Amino acid sequence: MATSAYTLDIDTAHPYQMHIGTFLLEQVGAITQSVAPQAQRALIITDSNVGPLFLAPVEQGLKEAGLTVGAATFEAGEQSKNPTTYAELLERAAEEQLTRDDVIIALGGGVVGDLAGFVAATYMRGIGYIQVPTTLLAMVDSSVGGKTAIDLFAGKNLAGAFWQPLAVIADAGCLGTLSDEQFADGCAEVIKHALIADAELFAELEKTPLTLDLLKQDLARVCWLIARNVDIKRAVVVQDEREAGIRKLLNFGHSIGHAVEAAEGYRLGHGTCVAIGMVAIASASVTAELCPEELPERLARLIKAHELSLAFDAAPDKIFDEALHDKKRSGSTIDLVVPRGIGAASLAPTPLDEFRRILEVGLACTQALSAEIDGEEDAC
Ligand SMILES: NC(=O)c1ccc[n+]([C@@H]2O[C@H](COP(=O)([O-])OP(=O)(O)OC[C@H]3O[C@@H](n4cnc5c(N)ncnc54)[C@H](O)[C@@H]3O)[C@@H](O)[C@H]2O)c1
Ligand SMILES: O=C(O)C(=O)C[C@@H](O)[C@H](O)[C@H](O)COP(=O)(O)O
Ligand SMILES: [Zn+2]
Repeated sequence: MATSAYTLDIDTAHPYQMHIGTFLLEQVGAITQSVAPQAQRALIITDSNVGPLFLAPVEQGLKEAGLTVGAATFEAGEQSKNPTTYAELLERAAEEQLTRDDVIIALGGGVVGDLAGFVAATYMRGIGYIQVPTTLLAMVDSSVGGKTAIDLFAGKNLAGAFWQPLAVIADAGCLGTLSDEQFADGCAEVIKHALIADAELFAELEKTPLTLDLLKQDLARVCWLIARNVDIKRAVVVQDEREAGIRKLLNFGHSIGHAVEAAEGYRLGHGTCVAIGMVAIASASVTAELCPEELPERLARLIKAHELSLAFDAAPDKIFDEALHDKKRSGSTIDLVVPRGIGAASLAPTPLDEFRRILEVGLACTQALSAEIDGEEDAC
C-alpha cells in the first residue's frame, strides 16, 4: 500500500509537488496522469543498475494509466553524463514519437535526473518530465530545483538548463539497494544543507548519523530527513530559481568539489568530492578569519561519521585549472561560499589569485585533518 508520508509544494514559477514515502513507484502512473492528463506517451529514462531493480513497477503503472510506454537505458555512472548519451536520448525521444504533450520519466540517481531533465528541457524546445529519484542524493537534492546538466570535456555540468519537473516522486523503499558508499554520497549534500541553513539538523546528525542502518531501523525518520532537506532547498530555490544570488549558497563546497571530481576523472562520487570541497573552503576561511576556528574539524568529523572519505590524489594545480570553469566565476573573480558558523553561510567575491591560495591551503588542511581523525580511529 502506498504511503505518501510528505507532500511538499515547490512554489517555483511553474509550481509542482514532491511526494516522499514508500510504495510510491507503483503510483508513478497515477501521478503522471494527474499532472499531465494530456500525455499519451511516456519515455522512461534510466540507467543499467536502476532499470533491472525498479523499471517494471513504474512501466506497469504508466501502462495502467493508459500511456504508451518506452524505456531507454544507458550505462550507469557519471561518465555517461555527456553529449553523446544526451544526443542518443534525444534521438530515442523522437523514435518514440513523443510530442510536446508527452512526458519523460527520470528514474534513477542524480546522473539520470540531470541527463533526462536536460533532454526534457530541449526536446521540441521543452516537454514535461517527472523526477523519480532512487538515490539519497537525488531525493534530498538533485531531483528538486530544476537544474539539469551534462558534463563537457572541459568540465562538470557545463551545458544545461533550468527546467522544473512536473512532479517529484521519492520512494524511500528504493534506498535499501544502495551500497554504503552510494548512500554516504547523499549524506554529503545533507551535511551541506545543515551547515549552510540548519544548526539543529547539524547537531542531530552529530548525535545520530544518517546511515543505511538507520534506514533499516527507522524508515520514517529517513523520510523526515529527506523532507527536512527538501524544505531547506526549496526555501532557497523559490527565491532565486536561476541562481542570480542566494541560490549560490547551495553550491557550498562545489567550487573545489566539482574541480576535484573532474581532476580525478570522475572516479569519486559527487558527494565525496563536495565533502572534500566543504572542508577545504571551511579550513581556508578560518585562516582568513571568516569562519570560527572549531568549524572545519567539527565538519570533518561529521563527514567521517557518515563514512565519507576525504582522500584524493589530484594535484592542487590541476584542481585549480578545473575550478576555473566554476559557474560562480565572473571575469577575474569568483563568488566563494564561506561558512560563517554552523547553520550560516555567505558569499565572498574573491580574486582568482587569492582563490588559488585558498584552494591550496584548504586542500592541505583537509588532508591534515583527515589524517588526524583517521589516526585517532586507528589508535582506538
Ligand atoms: N541537479 C542538481 O541540482 C544536482 C544536485 C546534486 C547533484 N547533482 C548531480 O547528481 C549526480 C550524482 O548523483 P548520484 O549520487 O545519485 O549518482 P548516480 O545517479 O550515478 O547514482 C549512483 C549509483 O547508484 C546507482 N543507483 C541508483 N539508485 C540505486 C538504487 N536504488 N539501488 C542501487 N543502485 C542505485 C546508480 O546506477 C549509480 O551507479 C552528479 O552528476 C551531480 O552533478 C545534481
Ligand atoms: O540546486 C543547486 O542550486 C545546487 O547547487 C545543488 C548542487 O548540489 C548541485 O550539485 C548542482 O548541480 C551544482 O550546480 P552547478 O550550477 O554548480 O553545476
Ligand atoms: Zn551537489
